[in-house]
Amino acid sequence: MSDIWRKPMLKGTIAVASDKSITHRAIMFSSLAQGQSIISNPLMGDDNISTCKAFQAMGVDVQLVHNAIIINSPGVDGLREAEDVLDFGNSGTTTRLMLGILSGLPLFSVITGDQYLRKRPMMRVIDPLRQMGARIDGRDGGRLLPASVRGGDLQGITYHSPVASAQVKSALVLAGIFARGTTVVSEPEISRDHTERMLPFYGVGVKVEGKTVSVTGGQRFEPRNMEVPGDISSAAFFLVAASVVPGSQVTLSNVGINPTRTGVLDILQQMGADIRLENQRLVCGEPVCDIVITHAPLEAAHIFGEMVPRLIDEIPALAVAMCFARGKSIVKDAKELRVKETDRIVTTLANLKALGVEVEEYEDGFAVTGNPDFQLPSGVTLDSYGDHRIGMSAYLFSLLQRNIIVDGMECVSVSFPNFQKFLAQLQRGGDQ
Ligand SMILES: O=C(O)C1=C[C@@H](OP(=O)(O)O)[C@@H](O)[C@H](O)C1
Ligand SMILES: C=C(OP(=O)(O)O)C(=O)O
Repeated sequence: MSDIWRKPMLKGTIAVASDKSITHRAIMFSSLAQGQSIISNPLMGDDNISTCKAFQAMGVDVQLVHNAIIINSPGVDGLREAEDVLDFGNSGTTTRLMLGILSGLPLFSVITGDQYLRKRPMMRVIDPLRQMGARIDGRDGGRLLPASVRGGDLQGITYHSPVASAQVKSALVLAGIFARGTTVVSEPEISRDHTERMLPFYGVGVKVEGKTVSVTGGQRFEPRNMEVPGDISSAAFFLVAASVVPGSQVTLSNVGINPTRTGVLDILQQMGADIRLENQRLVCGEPVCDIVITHAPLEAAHIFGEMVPRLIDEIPALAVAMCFARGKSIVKDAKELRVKETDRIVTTLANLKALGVEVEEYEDGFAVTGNPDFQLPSGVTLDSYGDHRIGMSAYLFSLLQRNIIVDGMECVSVSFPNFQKFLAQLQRGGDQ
């Protein structure tokens, strides 16, 4: 007998979690400016709290109040050496951007992270920072955390990054603000540009020409009040959920649609998703809108080349959509997935295979053969593998079949503390 059980369609309006990348940068830039800065609607996920704690340890007054972070900083010249090791938890962005900042400050710092972060490659920032004069040491010659930094006395460099990485670009631009001369960073494809957009807002001039960013040393940060939009990376789970659960229509309010981040919208639209952008506006230099998404049949996707950095964190969620799309979807040029919180090629495919989906693994991506009539098996346990984006992606399958359980969902607090609560709310058809 076929299983006709269906969980309820998703209906209603939610404001997804605030943007993690923008919140990190707002905490950092505010802490480097002398005086008071207020960050409204920040993400208070575990990763951002790691960034807050780093500056608290260096003498900045960082207060987390209701839906705001209030920062009173003595400014760059008043920062002091942390008395203990800085623990950046699970956060690659905190680590790489702070490596840039700490390299510029005349302080000694020791940094580490959790079991996942301690496996992630750091040489991509440590090597060019050493070229600028930073004295950085670390496990395995500086390839891995823990690492120590004795900062100050930097010289600007011209550096072409072999990877399209906003974390590499940002680390070097931030170090460049404290260096003599000019620092020029270019990358093979354009990665997210929040650092370049936000620095001028905080009083630091940068020059952007195509894939190259330059900054002149010796500039000062100014305190500012900043409002953080919703995170398109968090919206991605709901875009996919509403597309694949029949009968759904969901509005995601106040989502950031910076063009360096909107690959997920482009690919879903190419797949046939019914997506409408409403009320487009600019908030603190970042484009923002409300997104209305309605269930629609999907076709296979091809993701490769310059598109990849524009949706790198959304690929695990898109892989869920691919399972229900007609035809074979292919992801290429996405080797960076292997060095995230987990190897996201391996962990994404492990969950798909556990459900009986036909997949192929490539060195730099994967293929998924989808089926619009795919009947998920019930009674399957999937795993987050300790990776927030893998956990949230896997959880989407539980919307379509009973008894699909995802182990280790507690890690979603890294980027989306109320993820399951929001999904349950949409299943009840309620607005916030
Ligand atoms: O700069 C940022 O805020 C981020 C950059 C990306 O990493 P890479 O720079 O390693 O591509 C992304 O995956 C991460 O979630 C956040
Ligand atoms: C890769 C991610 O973050 P980070 O690199 O900051 O750990 C992510 O949030 O998907």
